[in-house]
Amino acid sequence: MSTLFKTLRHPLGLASALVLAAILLAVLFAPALSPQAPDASSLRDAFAGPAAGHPLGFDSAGRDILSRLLHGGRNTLGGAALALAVALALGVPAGLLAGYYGGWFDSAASWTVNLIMALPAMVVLLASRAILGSTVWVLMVVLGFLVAPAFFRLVRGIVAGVRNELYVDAARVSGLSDTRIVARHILVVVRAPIIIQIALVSGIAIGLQAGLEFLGIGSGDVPTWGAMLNEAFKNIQREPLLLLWPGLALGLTSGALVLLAAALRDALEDRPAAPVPARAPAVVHEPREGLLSVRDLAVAYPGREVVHGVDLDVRAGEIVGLVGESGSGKTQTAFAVLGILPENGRIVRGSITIEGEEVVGLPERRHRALRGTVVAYVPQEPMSNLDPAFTIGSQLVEPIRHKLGLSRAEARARVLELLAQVEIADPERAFRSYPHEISGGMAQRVLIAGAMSCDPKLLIADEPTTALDVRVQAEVLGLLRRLQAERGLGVLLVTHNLGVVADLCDRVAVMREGRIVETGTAEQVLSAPEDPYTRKLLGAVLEVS
Ligand SMILES: Nc1ncnc2c1ncn2[C@@H]1O[C@H](COP(=O)(O)OP(=O)(O)OP(=O)(O)O)[C@@H](O)[C@H]1O
Repeated sequence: MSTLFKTLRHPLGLASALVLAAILLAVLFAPALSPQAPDASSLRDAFAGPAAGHPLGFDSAGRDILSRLLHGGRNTLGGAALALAVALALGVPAGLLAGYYGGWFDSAASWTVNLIMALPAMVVLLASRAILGSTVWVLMVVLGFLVAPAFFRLVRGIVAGVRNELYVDAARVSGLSDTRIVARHILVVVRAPIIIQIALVSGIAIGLQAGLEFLGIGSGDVPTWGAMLNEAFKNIQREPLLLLWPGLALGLTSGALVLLAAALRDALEDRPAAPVPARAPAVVHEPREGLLSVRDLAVAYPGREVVHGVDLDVRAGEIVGLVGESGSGKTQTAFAVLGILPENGRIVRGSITIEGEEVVGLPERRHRALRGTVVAYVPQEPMSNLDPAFTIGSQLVEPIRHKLGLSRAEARARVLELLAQVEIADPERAFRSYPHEISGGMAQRVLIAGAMSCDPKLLIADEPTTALDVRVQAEVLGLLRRLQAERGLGVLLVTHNLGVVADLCDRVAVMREGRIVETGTAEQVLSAPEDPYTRKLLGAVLEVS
């Protein structure tokens, strides 16, 4: 289903799109719909109420309000569109270049953008009016220049995030030119956020433009909604109703744009996390017991399947190790269960149930509700999963408040309790610390505390100790085992370390090149491996030790 269709299925999306369409049509056909020219005035009619052919009456100069409203809308919306076009033309290409290439252009562009954002917009607009004249269109070009950083920062941030993704590397290695990579792989990622940003920035541009005109900074000779507000405000004592029409037009347009942006965002986020393509055979999977049950799971990236038909089970209260060498598909399997495959990754076959609920094809909103509350995740690199700009406490408090609806004080108490449970010696101090002030081992404990915060039933830990030194590794594994036993958690432990498996796991699944080659109890698999690949893995460990 296209994003547009999904947006229109959303009641707010449909209502806001209809309101915007009606406003746009009205202002487009202003000359045909207006009873008279917007500037035609007759002092005899000043402040006169509605009359035949003039449904909204007349303003202080005897001009027809409906005509001014329609023509004013043309100028207000046209001005906002011009500001938006300038902002897009400057912000998007600069953001793409800075995010993709980095280097000196990124530094220079980011520096310029910071400078623009530091300038007080009103002062710049006043100065440009004095220098360039008061034409509304010139002011809108300047406004576009001032809002361009919003697009630059958005695009640069997203592009910088994906430029080192493996699929971009793969495209580079396969000889695609930069232009083709940007057009094929990068623009797809930034398209949706840009559309949402356009709706939001349009509202802001309309508001700013109306504000300028209201303050009398615009040209004054062109009808706009802001200029109408200004005129109505001067006569507020005599005829307060004059404020109503331009105020309503502005309120409706800005409100509809914000609601449309929200509906668009919902439509884009609500896409099934991993759609099963229409041509995939409709395999009916039996209802299954157990906390996590994966059947015939296949994950693919454009042109390549990386997980081929994985079966996996985790029951409440057991730790299952998913082992295999680097690149064997362990993380992709875990991501598919969590519903967080990267943008291009898709589940192309199979079924995943968590507590009996099928999650393949589940709308993102529903999947998000499961994450944290039913299934939680402990990632590989503790430090890069903590935001350096916030204290540990605030990073743990916010999700708890959001998910459990606790007050700030209750959430704080819960976080301190969790920090104590993950064996952090001084929880108060850790709560106040920033990530750079704590060690890697403590960061991993913090992430485990975060994962435990909403009492999940299934924990997926992806190489939780890889980034830690041996002593801390043992402590963190001990902690995981203790929490698992105390809470009866099911744990899927992704690892390439057979020592960890021997130490911690009840059962183990061995993965190679996207397939499970052997499963069994940890004891069985480690003492009498059946598959040659498992034997080779085990042999390699024994050789090293
Ligand atoms: N974003 C992506 N685009 C395309 N291919 C990807 C992407 N991410 C992973 N892959 C491919 O999927 C395969 C499985 O990767 P995965 O990360 O699951 O391996 P892994 O077993 O977890 O390895 P590691 O232990 O190194 O994390 C790899 O061949 C990898 O190149």
